[in-house]
Amino acid sequence: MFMDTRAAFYENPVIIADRQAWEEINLKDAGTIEVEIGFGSGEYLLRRASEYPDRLFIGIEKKSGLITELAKKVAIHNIDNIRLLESCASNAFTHLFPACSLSRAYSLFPDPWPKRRHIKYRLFSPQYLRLLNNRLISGCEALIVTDSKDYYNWVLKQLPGTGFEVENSTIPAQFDTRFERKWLEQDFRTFFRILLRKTEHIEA
Ligand SMILES: C[S@@+](CC[C@H](N)C(=O)[O-])C[C@H]1O[C@@H](n2cnc3c(N)ncnc32)[C@H](O)[C@@H]1O
Repeated sequence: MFMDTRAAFYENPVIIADRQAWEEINLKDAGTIEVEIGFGSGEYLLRRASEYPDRLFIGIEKKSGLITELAKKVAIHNIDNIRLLESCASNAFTHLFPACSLSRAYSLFPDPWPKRRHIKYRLFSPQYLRLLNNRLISGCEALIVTDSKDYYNWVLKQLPGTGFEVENSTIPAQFDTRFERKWLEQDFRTFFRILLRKTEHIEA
């Protein structure tokens, strides 16, 4: 977390560049907080933030170029309820968010890491799911949407013992993100949705 030290990061009020900027957010008084993990070009985050102006939206992305690109769009659209964090999601969840602080989390088309030797890089391992559970408020939801049936089945297998009730289904395109459009261009029409509802609090 707080990986980029360029002045541009520090000068941009949308970007959470350091611990002080993080603390200024004051999560306790921020009301309803939603987090997008790996927002890419940020289309969904921008839409949700416009739709729900009373909520705070925190976007986590590990590529700094995507952070600066989205920060520009946030300024152009004059949106004041988005903050962006350059971080690996598991570091951010471990070190920044307290237990029971988030109302909703989502990850659209997370990297599926299809090769067997890369499975260790997949998000939504049991350890990460337990952490996500811990940071969500009871009864709140996390949404994962993927184009990869293999990844979908893998995530479903990681769920036992993570404190979530699951609703899974296939869905048509509906998020209009860069990766969804990419798959549509390649004639993918069916995507896989996993909706997790926190039913039991897990210590993590
Ligand atoms: C396949 S892209 C999907 C982007 C976007 N959600 C979309 O639908 O177009 C996955 C994104 O997740 C980001 N990402 C991958 N692993 C991450 C992690 N551990 N923490 C934060 N972001 C991550 C990547 O940099 C990339 O932008």
